[in-house]
Order: sequence, then C-alpha cells, then structure tokens
Amino acid sequence: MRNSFSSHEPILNSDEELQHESKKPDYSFDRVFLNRFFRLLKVLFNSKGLNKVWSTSKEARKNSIFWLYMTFISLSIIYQVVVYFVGMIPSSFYAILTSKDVIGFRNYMLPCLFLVFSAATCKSLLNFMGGLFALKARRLLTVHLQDRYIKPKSMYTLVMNHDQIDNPDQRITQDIDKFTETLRQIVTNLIIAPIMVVYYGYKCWAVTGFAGPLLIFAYFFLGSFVSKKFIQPIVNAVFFKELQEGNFRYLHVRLRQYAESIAFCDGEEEEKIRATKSLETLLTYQRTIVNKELPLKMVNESFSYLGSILSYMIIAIPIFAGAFEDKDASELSAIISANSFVAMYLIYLFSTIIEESSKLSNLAGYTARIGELLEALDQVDDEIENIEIDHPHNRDDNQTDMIELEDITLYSPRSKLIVKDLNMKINQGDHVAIVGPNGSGKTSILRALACLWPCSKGRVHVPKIKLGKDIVFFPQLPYIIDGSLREQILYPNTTPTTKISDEEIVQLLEMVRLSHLSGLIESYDTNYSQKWNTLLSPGEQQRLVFARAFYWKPRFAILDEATSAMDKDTESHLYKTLIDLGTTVISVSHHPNVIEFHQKILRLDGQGGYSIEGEDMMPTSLLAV
Ligand SMILES: Nc1ncnc2c1ncn2[C@@H]1O[C@H](COP(=O)(O)OP(=O)(O)OP(=O)(O)O)[C@@H](O)[C@H]1O
Repeated sequence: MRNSFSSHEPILNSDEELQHESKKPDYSFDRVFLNRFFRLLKVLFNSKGLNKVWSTSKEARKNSIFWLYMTFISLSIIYQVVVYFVGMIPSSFYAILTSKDVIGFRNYMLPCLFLVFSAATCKSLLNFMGGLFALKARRLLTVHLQDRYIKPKSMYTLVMNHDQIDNPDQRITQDIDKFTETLRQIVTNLIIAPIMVVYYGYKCWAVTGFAGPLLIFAYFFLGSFVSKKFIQPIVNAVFFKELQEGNFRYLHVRLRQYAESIAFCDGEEEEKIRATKSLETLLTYQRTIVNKELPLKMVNESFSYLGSILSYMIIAIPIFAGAFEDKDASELSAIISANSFVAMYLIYLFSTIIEESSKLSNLAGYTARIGELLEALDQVDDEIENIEIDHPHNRDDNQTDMIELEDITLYSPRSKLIVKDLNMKINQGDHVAIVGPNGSGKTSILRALACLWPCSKGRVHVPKIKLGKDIVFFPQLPYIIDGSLREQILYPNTTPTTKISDEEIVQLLEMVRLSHLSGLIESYDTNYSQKWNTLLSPGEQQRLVFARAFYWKPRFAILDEATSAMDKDTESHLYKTLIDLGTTVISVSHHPNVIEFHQKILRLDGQGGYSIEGEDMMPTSLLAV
C-alpha cells in the first residue's frame, strides 16, 4: 500500500535547493496576497456566514472577532488621546518653570500623575486585549480550516492527490499561530495610525501651514517606496523557510515513529546525516531572511532617525518666517516643545507604518501558506463534487444486503489500469478474497468500495452505511487512536451517547485473546495516547481492531491484510468468530489460511484482467472451520 509520505518534498541540499528555487512559485506582497489576506479576514469577521458582522447575538460574538476588535480599537484610540496629553506635559512644565509659578507647579502634579497612570493602564490593557485577539483569531481560523480539512474524503484527497501542498498539518498547527501573532503586532498600528495621521497632520498644519504636513507626507511615501523594494524578496523566503520547518519537523516525527526499525538497521548515522541536511536547508532560508532583513532594517532605522531632524526643520519654518516674533523666550520654548512633539509624533506614526513593513513580509509569507491550503481545499471540494456527479455510488436502502460492482473500470490516480469491466455481486454470506501479485490493485478495489477512488466507468452499489457500523474497514496498519481502551473499541463512535460497559470490554478482550491487556492498563478510561505502540505489538494491535468489529457487528467487513502480523491460530479464530457473528468478509490476502474462509476469489492479473473463482460454491458460513 502507498502511504501519505509521498506528499512531502524531498529533502534537498543547499545547492540542489537553489537550482530548485527557479522552478518554485513566486510569493510576494502583491494582489494575490491581498486577495488571500481579505479571505482570511472574512473568516475572522464572518466565520459562519453571519448576516451582519456587527450582530451582537451570542452566536455572532462567538464566531466573529468583530466586537473584540472594536473594543481593541476603541481602547487604542483612548490610549492615543492619553498619549497626546502625556506628550504635552513637557511643554506645560516649560511654561510653569520658566514663569517660576510654584502654585501652578503644585496643581499640575496631580493631573500629570493621573495621565501617566492612565497611559500605563491603557498600554497594559492593550497588550492584554492583543493577546485575546490573537487567541480568538487563532481559534476561528484553525476551526475553519479543520472543518474543511478533516471531513469525509477531503483529507485523503488532499494528502494523496495534491502534492503541491506540503505539510498541511504544519500550516494548520503553526502557520496560523504565527499569522495571528503577527497580525496582533501590526493590527493596532496599521488601523490607528491612519486616523492619528489625519489628526496630527491637521495639528501640524495649524502651526506650519501646508509645508509641514507636505514634507512629512513626502518623507513617508519615499520611505514606503524604498522599504517595499526590500520587503518583496523576504515574503518568498518566509514561505520557503516555513516549508522547510515543516519538512524538518516531519523528519523528526518519523525518527520517533520508526525509532525501533532504525535501531534494528543501525541506521542512526544515516538518519543523522539526513537530519543535518534538512536542518542546513532550513537554516539557509533562515539566513536568507536574516540577510535580507538587514538592508530593510537600515532603511527603516534611517527614516526613524531622520524623522527627529525633520520635526525641527518643520518647526523652524514658522519661526524663521517670523510667525512668533511677538513671543518671549519662555512662550517660544513651550511652543517649540509642543509643536515638535506634534511633528515628531506624526513622523513616528509614519515610521511605525514603514517599520511594520518588515512584519508585513512575515504576514504575507504566512498568508500565502494558509491561503494556498484553503484554495487547495476548494479544489478538493470541487473534485469530490464532480466525482459524485460523474461517478455516483449507489447507497440506497433498497440494496440492503448486497455489494455490487457493476461493469467497473478503475484506474489509479497516475492512470495505471487496475481492472477493466469488472462485474461482481457480493451477497450476505458470500465471503470474497481478493488476490493477485503485488501492485495488481487489490487495495485499489477496496478504495473504490470505500468511494475514495472514482471508477472511470460503471457503478459501485454499497449498502447505505449507518454510522460507520454497517461496513467496517480493517487496514493492514491498524489505526490505533490517541485515547483510552474504551474509546479504542468504540471508534469511530459517531454518536457520543454510545456506551460500552466494563463487562462488555472484558468479554471482547477475551474474544480477541487480549485479556492480559486488562492487567497492563490502569483503567479502561486511561488515555495511553502514543504509548499504545509500546503497550501492544503489531499483531496485538490488529487483534484490538477486531474487538471494534465484534462490538459493532457490521454487515460487511473489508479486510486488507488485516491479520498479516497474527499467528495462524489466532487468525483462524478471529475469522471464524467474525463470520459466526453474521458478518460478510471481503479480504485482501496472500495467506492460504485466510483464503480458505472465502467462498469466492477475485483474482487480479495486474494488467486490468481478472477472474472470479467459486461463483457457484456454498457460502463459507456453512463450512465448518
Ligand atoms: N495514491 C496513489 N496514487 C497513485 N497511484 C497509486 C496510489 N496508490 C496506489 N497506487 C498505484 O496503484 C497500483 C495498485 O496499488 P495497490 O495498493 O492497490 O496494490 P496491491 O495489489 O494492494 O499491492 P500489495 O499487494 O503490495 O499491497 C500500484 O501500481 C500503485 O503504484
């Protein structure tokens, strides 16, 4: 069987990486970024298609970030007002001190302390609200992507057929987190700054006329233009760095997963070389980002420092033009202090916007990764919908007791012919073995039965599946969930109310010859998470999956070499028990011991041809085993 590892990019060394680079798509700060970004914002502000984003209903407050965002923005505005008054404190002190006004000084202390305390409180609250904002944004985006990814057939189709989407898991678990964190850092500045720019621009104009704001605007546009040139290449590097992060992490997950196999093969040295190579590739991208951020930082810092000189140039205009001729020295110093604060703050706001650009490059990189996954999921939805229209699987209640393959022709996704014009009826009690050489397409026939692969011709009639209980699939590698023994047996438990008593568990463990498991675990409800792999051998894991089937008593069981790791005696015992429970089995196997439980044999030749043996034999349920 093929596994999902194929969807991951090969690990390249740095030279190969650079050659590879020219073929990669280009990610930058462009229209595609804006479209993807607005799509993500739509999820945040209107995640469940609410009629009005500003709705105050409980549901709207839960599924939209609108009100949290409004509170955040209101607080930011209050903070800016407080900052303005705090900024005016020095100029008031100049006036009081130069006029030696003791009473005025004493009276001014209290409002001064109040302002400072208010500024500190607002800033801390803003930080807190920012944390809440990032948290909620992460939840909304992750839930949205998970809902679209973890649903019937989507995950399988994306992982198997969309090789261009590397590490979807990393995009959901990490890239969203980084996206929301970066968004939180820039959101206040980018939203508040334009409002403040208008206000401080007006204030500046009142003192200096048009010259002041004009100079500052020209300075801002020059700064933005220059820094945009430096952002562009960073967006791309961020995207590919994240890709390599995913590959590196995946390599380590595999090391943990296959620790025993690697130890048996003495493969540690080889694995170390591969891990180091992957790390080197990742660090090459990280280094590229660090390198490219240097000139960007230099531009931004230069614009920040130049800003303070510019603020004095601006206030110099009315002074040299003789606008304050009638003022004495103390009045003039207060005016200079107040107005240079206004000009400086205006420049600071613009510099902040320019500085945020380095974060914008990260944001654009994460946006590309999340947006690309969403687009691939759109494509997957279309593919699934088209498959259902073009190649419908009949799941009608009239066909209750029969699976039928009606004149089907099946190809693999890489267009390899699996079987041509296959006709076969599987009635209740017709146990069918599918045999053939490796790669002949035995598992692929099961994929067609599970509706994972469409047939290019013909129809598959499958009895309507009720809560995953009428047909049970047993893969060769048993799927052991991250949960307790009770949950293992109930899986896939589509109704949370389904219960299983301790007595039933004991009975099922006896049936699958795993009674000793009760002594190994603390309780049937203890979550052993990843430890199941060390608690149970592969053969025991396969037996545990049979316990599920014995609990659900399905009408059909489809087994893909599901007893390959079991001893012969247990294998026979489990097959006999399953058949005695009234389940019809369809098995892929190479073992004569298994094949003898089946009435019909579907033999594939690997070239698209097939034969069916034993069509007229007695149902095997009647054979004594
Ligand atoms: N996801 C996939 N994408 C493209 N081709 C695939 C995919 N999965 C399987 N194939 C191809 O389909 C063919 C049949 O594969 P399948 O797994 O059905 O063989 P099999 O008879 O079950 O093999 P084995 O006995 O080794 O388990 C193989 O040539 C394989 O390369």
